[in-house]
Amino acid sequence: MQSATCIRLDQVCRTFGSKEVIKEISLQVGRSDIFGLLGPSGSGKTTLVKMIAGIDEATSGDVYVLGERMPKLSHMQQIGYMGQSDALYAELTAQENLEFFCALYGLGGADKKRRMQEVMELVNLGAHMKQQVARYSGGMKRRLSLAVALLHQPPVLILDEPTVGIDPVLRQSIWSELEQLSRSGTTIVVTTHVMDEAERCGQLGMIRDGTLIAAGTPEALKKDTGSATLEQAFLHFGGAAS
Ligand SMILES: Nc1ncnc2c1ncn2[C@@H]1O[C@H](COP(=O)(O)OP(=O)(O)OP(=O)(O)O)[C@@H](O)[C@H]1O
Repeated sequence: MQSATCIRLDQVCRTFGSKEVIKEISLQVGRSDIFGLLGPSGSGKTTLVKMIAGIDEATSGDVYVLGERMPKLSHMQQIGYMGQSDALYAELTAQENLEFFCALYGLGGADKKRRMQEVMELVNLGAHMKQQVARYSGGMKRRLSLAVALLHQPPVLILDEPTVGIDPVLRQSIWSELEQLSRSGTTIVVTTHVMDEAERCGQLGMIRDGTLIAAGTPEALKKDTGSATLEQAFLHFGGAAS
């Protein structure tokens, strides 16, 4: 049985000045799916996920998340977003950053403390709660950003290259957690360049020059093109090496 739709894009276009960056993309993401967006640098992945997260608006076409047309301010509570640049307060400690986002999401009391500890353990930063973020390494900041996105347990998670700068061991444990979240009902959209991460997605959309060149399960995309790897399948559909 096909899962209910969580995210729907109908002929979405985004232009910057005269430059058409997203060209009539239509796609659907089922509830509790992990949907990966795969494409080379500059192909439009970030632009697309920002519109899904409601941070940017389509020039034309429609984006729906859980039945609501985006962007919609009151719907932001439903979405956890982790962008490529870390939206953290460097002068504050990790704990103070998390407390700020808890306040934003209306998390309080015992729940708040437990959840803050949980997400920090998850990204392996449990011992660095009281450290100032300015003293964090790049990879630690990425991990803290991921912790922030997970904090309020949103039904929809949008992650823009969440594992860049994160070591392979932690990358595996983050992916295991994403799979666990998906099993418990969270819908996840994740952008990646990394083929082994793309393999772990339930559904994949391949993007090149702002166009969705193929979509389907990793297995179907390989099978349909007679490819042994997703990289070969991507090239078959007309993608540049990612
Ligand atoms: N605010 C903007 N103004 C003008 N052009 C933009 C803007 N944002 C993105 N672009 C352009 O849109 C295109 C797609 O960019 P985008 O960041 O979405 O690609 P991407 O696939 O996420 O790349 P990467 O994998 O390197 O993050 C690029 O050519 C970029 O220069």
